[in-house]
Amino acid sequence: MLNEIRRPFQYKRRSLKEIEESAAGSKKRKADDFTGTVKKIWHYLSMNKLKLYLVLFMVLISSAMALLGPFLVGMAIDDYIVSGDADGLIQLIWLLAAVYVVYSLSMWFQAMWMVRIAQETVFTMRTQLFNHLQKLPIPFFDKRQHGELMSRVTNDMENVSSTLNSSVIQIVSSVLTLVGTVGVMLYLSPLLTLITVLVIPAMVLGLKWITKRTGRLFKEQQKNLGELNGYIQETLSGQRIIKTFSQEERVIHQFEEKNEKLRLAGFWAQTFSGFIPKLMNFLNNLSFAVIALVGGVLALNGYITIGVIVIFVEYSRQFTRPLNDLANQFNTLLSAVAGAERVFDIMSEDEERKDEKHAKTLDRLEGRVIFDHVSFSYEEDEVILSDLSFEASPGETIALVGPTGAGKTTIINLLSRFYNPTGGRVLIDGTDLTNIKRSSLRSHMAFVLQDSILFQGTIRENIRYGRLTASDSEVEEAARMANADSFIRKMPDGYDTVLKADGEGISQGQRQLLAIARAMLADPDLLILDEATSSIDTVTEIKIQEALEVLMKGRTSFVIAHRLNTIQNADQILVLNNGQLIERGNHDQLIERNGFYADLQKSQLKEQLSG
Ligand SMILES: Nc1ncnc2c1ncn2[C@@H]1O[C@H](COP(=O)(O)OP(=O)(O)OP(=O)(O)O)[C@@H](O)[C@H]1O
Repeated sequence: MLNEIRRPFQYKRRSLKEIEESAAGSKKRKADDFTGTVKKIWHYLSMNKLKLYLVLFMVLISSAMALLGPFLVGMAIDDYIVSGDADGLIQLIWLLAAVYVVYSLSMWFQAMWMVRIAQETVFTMRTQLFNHLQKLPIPFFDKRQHGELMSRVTNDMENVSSTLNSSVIQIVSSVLTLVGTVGVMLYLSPLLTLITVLVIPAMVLGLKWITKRTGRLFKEQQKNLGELNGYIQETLSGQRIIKTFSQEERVIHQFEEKNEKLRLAGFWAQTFSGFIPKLMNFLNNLSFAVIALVGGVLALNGYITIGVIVIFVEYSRQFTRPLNDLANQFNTLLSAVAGAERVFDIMSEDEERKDEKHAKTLDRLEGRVIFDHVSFSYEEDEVILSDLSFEASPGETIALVGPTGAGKTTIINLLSRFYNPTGGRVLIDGTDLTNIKRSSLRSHMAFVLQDSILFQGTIRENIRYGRLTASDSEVEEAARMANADSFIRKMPDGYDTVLKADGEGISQGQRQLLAIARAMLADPDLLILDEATSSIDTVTEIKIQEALEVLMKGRTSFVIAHRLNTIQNADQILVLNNGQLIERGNHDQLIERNGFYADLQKSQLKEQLSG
């Protein structure tokens, strides 16, 4: 193992072909329903219809002005320069200046308005997406990787935003410029037009050859960049583990491998895409030469004027730009639509089912919990809980014990109605959970979980999360009861100390105490405790135990217990194995029974003694 880790790192040089094949395999997701997604984007865009029409109008003006400029130059040559009409020429130059001023203004306005439309559109979409995420049921989040969801809310959204900012205008203006240019050229000289457009097939073929490669390579580059970023993030947050297991060298080697992949993909992507302007330049010059030659011959024979040749030369330049832009924008557009589709996918997910019509609000809970022949499975073909029945009287402490995967958390998931049982009923105070409003049910519950989640903000705000209307003195009282007051007061700013989102700066035990204070403030009728597994120093552990005892007093409490010495006073201990309730009773009864629980107890004792 160690040898493998220490093995000198060797770059795996990959050929261009390998990169292309790998990229083809990891094809960036194209939108499955392109038109449907575009329609949805349009729905959002059309909230700003008036501004959008204004933008399109400005694009129309700027495209018309771009066509008019060269046309006026041609006219100046034919009508005034050749005939020596200085006054006319000056007038025309003024006109030309006006054309370019209008052109610049319209460009400026369209860009400004479009940015505003794009930002407002994405703002609305982002708001709706976030609001929708808050209404989605827990199973949705359990099934998905959070990083991937994050990427949809941030990256995909950003992609849509930047495409709306630039591509919409570019695509419309490119099409208009193309159509306008060809129209005017045909009007002036069909033959020269034919010669000018001859360059198109060469351009299309050349671009196709290049973009086929660059498209794949850019995807590969993005993929490698994503992997590299993910790896960096992982290694930064896992520094402690890396150092304790002395894995630094292996991490560096793996990084180098990923970095090399990115370098190679980036190198080829940039090299190929660098061909595009060179090809365009070459074809432009070629077309210039052909127009000059054929135009010259036509002019000598009196078919066209010198001005027309100048117009054609200018137009032929204008002509290739929109083609090039269209080719480029099309790719961006495709990936933005695919991104938007991923966003809309989430938006079309069903929200947590609305409460049944007759569901009621409970003012106060007594705390009698009954699991009545409950069965449950997360996926169709597996059984997690089968025919589980038990009853908890008000104020009782129920400990759930069993090996990992036995179904302890699942029972809590059912009790808090994050999931519904597939068979049987869960009753609270005699009412089936499905007949109680979810918000009402959860407002009577508080959780103190293994991994107490802290939010970025002051300690005071974090405790107040339990009851937002609590006053400062109530917050402090709760902290006192939770044995948290003394450590909080020792922090640099006391209750106003700002905590980072990851809880950096306070210990695992202190986090637990804060979570207990939070629950204390919430003053719930039903309490769920998921006991911390990580080792906490003895002093803090005693503090936690004391605080929990105060918290649990008079409330029905469910404790997921990992260390059995903490649940000896529980009123009932439910021993689960493979989703079955195999033993129940209090500690003394179960020890006397000398069954599964007693064995667990013995093995933990042995562990403690040997540890
Ligand atoms: N969201 C889920 N989707 C599918 N299966 C799940 C899900 N959550 C848990 N399971 C499966 O259900 C079974 C019971 O899991 P549960 O989390 O209830 O066990 P547990 O007793 O709480 O275990 P632990 O002590 O490790 O927390 C396990 O086999 C687990 O793999």
